[in-house]
Amino acid sequence: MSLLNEIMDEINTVVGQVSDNQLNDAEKLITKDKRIFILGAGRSGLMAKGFAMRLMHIGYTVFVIGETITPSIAKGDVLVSVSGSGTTKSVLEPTESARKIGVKVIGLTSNGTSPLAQVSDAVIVVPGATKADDSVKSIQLLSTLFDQSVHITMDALVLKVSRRDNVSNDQAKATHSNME
Ligand SMILES: O=C([C@H](O)CO)[C@H](O)[C@H](O)COP(=O)(O)O
Repeated sequence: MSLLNEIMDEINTVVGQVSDNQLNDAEKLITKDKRIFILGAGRSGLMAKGFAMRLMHIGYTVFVIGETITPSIAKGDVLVSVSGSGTTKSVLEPTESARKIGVKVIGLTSNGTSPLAQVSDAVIVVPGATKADDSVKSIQLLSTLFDQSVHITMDALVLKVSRRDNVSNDQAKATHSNME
């Protein structure tokens, strides 16, 4: 088997274990009357930014935590936190603070019993190998399998939201940056 096929098999196995019910519960929290904030560190943060961009394309008010133009979060907002380990301090601590002030939290993590999973109103478990847990086997480095699988999972989530909201590909295209 080629290396690429081995990687595709790994991704298929992980994404195949993501629960439709968990995706549906997360989808319910993402509505146009809410501001959506996005949080993640390192590569998890990069995957999360891809999700933020697509939410913008389908008409959401979305902010990435850590960007200079991101305002303060408030009660009634939604926070999407992405952490494979579910323990990264720079993700977990702001998520806990946000939850305390009445922000609804969607957590994406590899570990369904992690602190991030426990603090989330809706958790999506994406059980890919991470740097923190070698019980899930992967030929790839560190959290690569989680990163790839969470990217696909968030693409599925945005597709569900766009279908529910009746946003077409052409509408999304019209919102894409015209400054590239
Ligand atoms: O960048 C990362 C590292 O390269 C592991 O693959 C992680 O995404 C970063 O360290 C954040 O970790 P998690 O919060 O556990 O996703």
